[in-house]
Amino acid sequence: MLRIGLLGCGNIGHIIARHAGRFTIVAVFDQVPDRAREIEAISGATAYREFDSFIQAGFDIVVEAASVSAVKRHAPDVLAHGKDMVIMSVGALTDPGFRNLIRAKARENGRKVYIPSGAIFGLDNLKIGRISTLRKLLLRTTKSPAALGIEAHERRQIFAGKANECIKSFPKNVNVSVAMSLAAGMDADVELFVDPAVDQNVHELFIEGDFGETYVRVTNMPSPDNPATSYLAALSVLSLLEKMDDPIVVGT
Ligand SMILES: NC(=O)C1=CN([C@@H]2O[C@H](COP(=O)(O)OP(=O)(O)OC[C@H]3O[C@@H](n4cnc5c(N)ncnc54)[C@H](O)[C@@H]3O)[C@@H](O)[C@H]2O)C=CC1
Ligand SMILES: O=C([O-])CC(=O)C(=O)O
Repeated sequence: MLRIGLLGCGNIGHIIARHAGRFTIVAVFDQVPDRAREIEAISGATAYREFDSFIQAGFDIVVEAASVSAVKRHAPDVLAHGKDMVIMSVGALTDPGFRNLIRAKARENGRKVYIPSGAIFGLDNLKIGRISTLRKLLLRTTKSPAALGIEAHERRQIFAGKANECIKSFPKNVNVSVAMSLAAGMDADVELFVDPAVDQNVHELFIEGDFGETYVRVTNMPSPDNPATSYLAALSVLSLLEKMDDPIVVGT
């Protein structure tokens, strides 16, 4: 059975812990020790107060559900300790220098870094962008004021530009745009809207290229404990963990 170390014990961490059974959570770490202890109580994992002790525990893969800064700080060490890694805070990988470091560390240690589809559909075939021309790659995201942590009395656009810029201002809200960019091999355009009339997280993907064109609209239920994070994002980690044990791989 797959043995997991959980880095980040907030909303997604708790959902993962509630689904343990097909995998085992061996160790947990959070910068807020009480959160790690909550998951220790649910799952029987050991909660560590220091990252350096956590990373030495006996598990195969770190599941990161913490923050962009946590990935920047800890991902190289995770790989150097011979563990695979699932990264939810994909925004950390916008910097090509850091991305190359992670790729080199993973190769050096024979490890893999997995980026789940997260809160969107359609990431699988977006990878054709690396072998065939895409002329349009746009994410239009609409979230509530609570999800974005800003006040708004009417719908308004709060960002228009490239994914690698947007993630700097909204590191908890547009990791999906960076996942799209990494899949397609080109920086996605992002339009971000705040709308007091919505209480769901809406992601619309507009893609055009030599293959033809597509439009995907995902109307996401927010997670119970964090309105910025769609429930689908947590489900997508669970499905990734599940398929790791299956020799038949579905989807590109
Ligand atoms: N790729 C995707 O599609 C999506 C990615 N996300 C990202 O996933 C991550 C987790 O999401 P949630 O569980 O909803 O967030 P959350 O805020 O509920 O939980 C994050 C937990 O990580 C801990 N943490 C943060 N930085 C840390 C550090 N440096 N070291 C140790 N612990 C640290 C926090 O104390 C907190 O307990 C966030 O970065 C979020 O933006 C969320 C939704 C979709
Ligand atoms: O969960 C979502 O809707 C998307 C999200 O927060 C992110 O990509 O960072």
